[in-house]
Amino acid sequence: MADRGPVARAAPRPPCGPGYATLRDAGTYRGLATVDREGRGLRGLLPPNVVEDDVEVRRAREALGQCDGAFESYKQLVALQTTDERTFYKLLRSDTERLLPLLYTPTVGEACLRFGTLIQRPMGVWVSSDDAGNVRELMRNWPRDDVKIAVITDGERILGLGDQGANGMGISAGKSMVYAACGVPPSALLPIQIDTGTNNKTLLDDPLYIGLKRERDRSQAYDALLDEVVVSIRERFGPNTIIHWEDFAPRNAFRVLKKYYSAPDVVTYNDDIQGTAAVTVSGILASVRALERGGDVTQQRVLFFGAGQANIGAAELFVLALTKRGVAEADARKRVWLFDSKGLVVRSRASQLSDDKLPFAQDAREETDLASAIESIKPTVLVGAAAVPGAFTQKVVKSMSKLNDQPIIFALSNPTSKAECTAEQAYAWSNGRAIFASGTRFPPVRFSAEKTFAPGFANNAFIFPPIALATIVSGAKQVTPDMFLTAAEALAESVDANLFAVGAVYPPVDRIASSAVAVAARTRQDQDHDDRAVRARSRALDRFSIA
Ligand SMILES: O=C([O-])CC(=O)C(=O)O
Ligand SMILES: [Mg+2]
Repeated sequence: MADRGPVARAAPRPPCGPGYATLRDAGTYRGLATVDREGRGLRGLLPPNVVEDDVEVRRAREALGQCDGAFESYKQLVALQTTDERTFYKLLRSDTERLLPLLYTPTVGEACLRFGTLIQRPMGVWVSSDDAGNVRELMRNWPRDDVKIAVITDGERILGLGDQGANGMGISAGKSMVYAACGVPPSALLPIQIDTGTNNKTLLDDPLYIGLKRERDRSQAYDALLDEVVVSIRERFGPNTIIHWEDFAPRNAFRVLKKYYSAPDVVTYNDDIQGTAAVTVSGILASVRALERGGDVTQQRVLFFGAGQANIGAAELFVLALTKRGVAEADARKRVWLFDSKGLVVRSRASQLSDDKLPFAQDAREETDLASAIESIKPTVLVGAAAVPGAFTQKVVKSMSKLNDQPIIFALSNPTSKAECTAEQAYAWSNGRAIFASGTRFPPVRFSAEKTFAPGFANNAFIFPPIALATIVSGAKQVTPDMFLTAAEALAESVDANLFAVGAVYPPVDRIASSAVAVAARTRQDQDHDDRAVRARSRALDRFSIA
């Protein structure tokens, strides 16, 4: 018989080496920056060049540059996050201004709308109604032990886009990325999506929908599931783990916040009620400082268009800001007006008003037209958070401009498609006099040959990261309204004349991380009066510095 040579003789097949699995783990993968390949069984699994981390970041930046449009960029970035976490976060921290709008508002809104075609590797934990009784086990499945912040949504009010069901994971993941951009270690973050169904008919009919195909559970079982989630998080990651509630519908948002805020030792806040409130109040404080003729915070009259969680939170926090400045609470409340879907919130409507609106019901006649309400109230500040695009019409902006040299106008609804007016409209209709900011950033507006505006980013992204840092470092057991007010004041004071000159009342986005650390330091000092405790814990702040 003919000799069949070496191929036939190499009969016993050696087992596969151990290295491959480590390359599939986003937490350990280092791309071409991987060293010690020999010892780890990685030879041949990567191209031969060994490069510095920076080269990997450059490679990722190039790849991003090849994407066509924001949504493609989002997909590319999430793919990077789920394959090579280190490069992803280095890129995010080095290029925050460019990446934030791709990973966060406005693009994250589109991502949530199209999540069915998107989901790749785990971005967090999904807890569905069908998991009731077993949530502890789900938490055990999360691979990291050092979680400090759980970002939880039930997907019922995603930005201004309404019920997105289980697709809301995009927002929990996006908020987590903002924390990480501000220096929180990625392993300290756990995005959670609670899925008790959706009332979004389009999703229910979509064969690619990723969540439970049933109507939202409005029974006690919903509350019980939330309880189980909170208990399981605290058990698995420790009782100080921050519970961050995000994008719940108002019917649950206020209730859930109140319930856990008053539970002993649960460290919790609602970003839409308290974070947006603080960023709004900060914007008002900074705008008053920016007024060319000078201004007094206690003399402002604020009209909130929309009486959902953001504006009610802001109204309450503004009242607190005024009382801190010596105004009696009853007088402070008279300076704050709400306008909801039925018009001005006034006493004659009291029997139909929710508990959250009632304290703001004014002694005035009913009014259903926004421009007419402005004529009668004469506000100095107009804040929109109603997700009614175009609600700030030319007439509205002109009315504000007739009453004020520099009307303060914030269009907070997200994403850009939901803003009450655009930056360009605010400047055009006020003849360049408005102090304007928006929840999703608008690009700079060239108003005239001499004047280009770069309006501010009135987004809670300037608040929740420092609040979390301050809470962790001070070991606070409760995140109080005072902490949010301190954060708002510190943020407002950080805005300087150079920014005012271009119409900005917030720091630029490329300063979001340094701003978070500075605001956290102020908030922490105010919070913790025990010096020894501060010193003992302040070393922990180092852990949150940017790598
Ligand atoms: O996510 C954002 O950009 C701000 C926010 O919380 C919201 O609009 O619900
Ligand atoms: Mg939100």
